[in-house]
Amino acid sequence: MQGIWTTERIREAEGRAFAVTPEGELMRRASFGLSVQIADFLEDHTGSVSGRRVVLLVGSGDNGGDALWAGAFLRRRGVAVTAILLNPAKAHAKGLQALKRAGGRAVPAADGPQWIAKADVVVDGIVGISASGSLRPDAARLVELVEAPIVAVDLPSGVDPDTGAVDGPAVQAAKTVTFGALKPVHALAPVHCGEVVLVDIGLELSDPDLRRLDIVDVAAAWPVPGPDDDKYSQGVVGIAAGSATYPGAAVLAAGSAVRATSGLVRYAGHAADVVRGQWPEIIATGTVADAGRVQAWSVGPGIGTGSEGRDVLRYVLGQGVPVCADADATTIIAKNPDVLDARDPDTPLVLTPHAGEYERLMGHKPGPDRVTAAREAAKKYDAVVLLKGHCTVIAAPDGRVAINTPRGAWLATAGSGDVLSGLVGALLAAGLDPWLAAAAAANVHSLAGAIAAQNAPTSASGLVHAIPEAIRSIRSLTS
Ligand SMILES: NC(=O)C1=CN([C@@H]2O[C@H](COP(=O)(O)OP(=O)(O)OC[C@H]3O[C@@H](n4cnc5c(N)ncnc54)[C@H](O)[C@@H]3O)[C@@H](O)[C@H]2O)[C@@H](O)CC1
Ligand SMILES: [K+]
Repeated sequence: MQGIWTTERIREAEGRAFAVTPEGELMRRASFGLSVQIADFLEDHTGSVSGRRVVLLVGSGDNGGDALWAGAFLRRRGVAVTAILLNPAKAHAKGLQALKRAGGRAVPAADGPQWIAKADVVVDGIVGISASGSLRPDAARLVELVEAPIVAVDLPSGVDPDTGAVDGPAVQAAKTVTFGALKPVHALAPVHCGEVVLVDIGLELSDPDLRRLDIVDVAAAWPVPGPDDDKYSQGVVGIAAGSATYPGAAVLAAGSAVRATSGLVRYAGHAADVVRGQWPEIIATGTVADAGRVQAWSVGPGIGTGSEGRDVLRYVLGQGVPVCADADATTIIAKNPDVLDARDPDTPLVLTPHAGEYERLMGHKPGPDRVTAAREAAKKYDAVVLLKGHCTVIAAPDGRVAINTPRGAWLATAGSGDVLSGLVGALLAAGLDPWLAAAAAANVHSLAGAIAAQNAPTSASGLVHAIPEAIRSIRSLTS
């Protein structure tokens, strides 16, 4: 798992590192690594380093200092470097001296446009981890003129470092070079960060605040049958979804569970005939009470929010097995919290709200700080909360948070959530820790979306069919 640390934790670690390293050493490590990455970027995008033109946008703190020092290193490789100083009086003094000594130029913001027009690469050293709010107007005016690709120093300026929120003008980088550790912005604002490269500057950090599953974790977590396994030992998942009028949600959720693992899938609900017709391997019955034993339930898509849906939800919550409650099930919980009385306190629960369902569950919108929002809901409901959005945030009641950074936006299609609920259910039935089950499901879901889409629109059915390919590719990359 990739660890992610809040800016507060980074600052503490930097404080400890400062105390045991010579003055300026951390910035030297950071800016040298940055210069190497900028040179690589120039090479990749223009075919050369020497003779290229780099423009630095320099703010008033150490982020600008990193950019200035990196400019000095790039001068040694024959790059023409011009620093545009947004606040000349506050520019990092030693960095500025170093750049000038190395033959670089520094100009005020008013002279910026002509240099920006000639740049091969623009480096964003406007603001780093001390950022608050979006770009100030003077910086925003210059950034708007940039047509060359941007390499961001530490993070794209204008994006909130701890929440990834953007509420005004912000830098859209092609590459972000960060130092010491990943910060939340790198997982939560992937579109603004572009490619993220981490330069080691020797920070020592303990338990991360957030995590991002990488494919090694997903491959290790995904259930693989052994020689002694049979269809029961790999987990039996029950799907309670769909209705006679809307059987689609049932077909998608149940089909997704079929494709996710080689355990058994039971279906209970009014779409039994349609589900059986689409997936002959599923044992389908009309009611949850007739479904037989399962090791986990996935409940909700298309069950409606009326009394019948409530009864179904109450029944599955009372079975003493893990439950993934999605779609209509979250709305039922929001409107009738007493259904949760049926749940034994030890029964793991996964809730999968989108922003609207979150608002129903919590009485307020998730807001820009989606990590805190998911954590609060996880605490309130003593459940794993998978908050859907461009980046999916998965919070456990014990405080663990995983971020799933998407692979494109094709997943935003009708029925996509039904597929996710089937995946979560199958993994719960296989015995995975509910937080890991939800995070691994989100990961494979987004990969299946990318595979199904291949840069063109896909459908939820396409997603279901791409699940084995997604699992195969994850396993093949790690075995
Ligand atoms: N502290 C360290 O040990 C290291 C810090 N490094 C660099 O230092 C950066 C942090 O530097 P600083 O703490 O000096 O602060 P920043 O450079 O992040 O910000 C400087 C100042 O900009 C102002 N500001 C805040 N939001 C703004 C906005 N939206 N638009 C314009 N100005 C805004 C604030 O007054 C802030 O203090 C890191 O991001 C990293 O790039 C690296 O050199 C590695 C070592
Ligand atoms: K920056």
